[in-house]
Amino acid sequence: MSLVSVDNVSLSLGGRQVLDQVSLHIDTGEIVTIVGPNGSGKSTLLRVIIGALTPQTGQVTRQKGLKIGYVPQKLHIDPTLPLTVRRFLSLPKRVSDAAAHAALEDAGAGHLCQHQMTSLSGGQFQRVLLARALLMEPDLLILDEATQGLDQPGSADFYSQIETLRHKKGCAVLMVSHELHVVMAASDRVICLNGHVCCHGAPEHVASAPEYRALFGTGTHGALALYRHEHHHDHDGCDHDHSYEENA
Ligand SMILES: Nc1ncnc2c1ncn2[C@@H]1O[C@H](COP(=O)(O)OP(=O)(O)OP(=O)(O)O)[C@@H](O)[C@H]1O
Repeated sequence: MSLVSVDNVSLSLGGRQVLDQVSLHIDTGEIVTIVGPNGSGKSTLLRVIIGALTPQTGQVTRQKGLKIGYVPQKLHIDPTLPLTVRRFLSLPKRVSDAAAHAALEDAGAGHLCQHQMTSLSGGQFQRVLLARALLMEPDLLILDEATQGLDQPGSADFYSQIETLRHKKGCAVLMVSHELHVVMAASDRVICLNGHVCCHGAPEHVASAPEYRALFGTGTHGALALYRHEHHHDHDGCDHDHSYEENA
């Protein structure tokens, strides 16, 4: 059974249909990425999956007892409020020092424990949000454009931490991102959303699908191909199809 199944979900907000007959599933341990243009319903779909929004038709089935860790796009913290990372991790529910340290270590932020939240860089802040999500010991980690505002090396580092975590914890990951070439290369499956699911499948399949190219052009496809090409040389014996790279 899947961790989460979304079946024929439709939802209108403010009189506008945002999700149209969307179906998807997320299985144990896989990384699934949702891509799509601005306003295509990606955040709304995540909010339906975590149960913050109820669809008008269709249904969402979560595995019994499923624990979800959610990393939001951003979180506003009052800049005048003195708040250390350690205290932030105990809001709203107190956690032990051992749990807080372990979560920070797993998020690559072990050294930040006594820092002020307001003094963190964008990348450090997102790692602390990731640590907070890990405190849930999630079966499914959901990230909504978690690297917005980070530079490219910062985002690549963040997603490589996510891949490491997926292996260490065995949790599934569902994420939304605009950094198509970085996240797609790290994903097992990609879902291209534009209100409805335009196309889905393995990253290279989606990158060369006409529906995806109509939305994003071929630039990101080229970047993905480049990444895959480098990836191939780093891992001899990998036998994925390179035919699409000829045209990239
Ligand atoms: N509470 C709301 N009331 C009315 N319309 C809303 C509401 N929330 C979202 N929308 C609209 O639904 C559409 C989809 O929004 P959503 O945030 O899900 O898109 P997105 O794909 O995540 O976009 P982005 O890439 O810009 O973050 C947008 O047109 C948005 O204006």
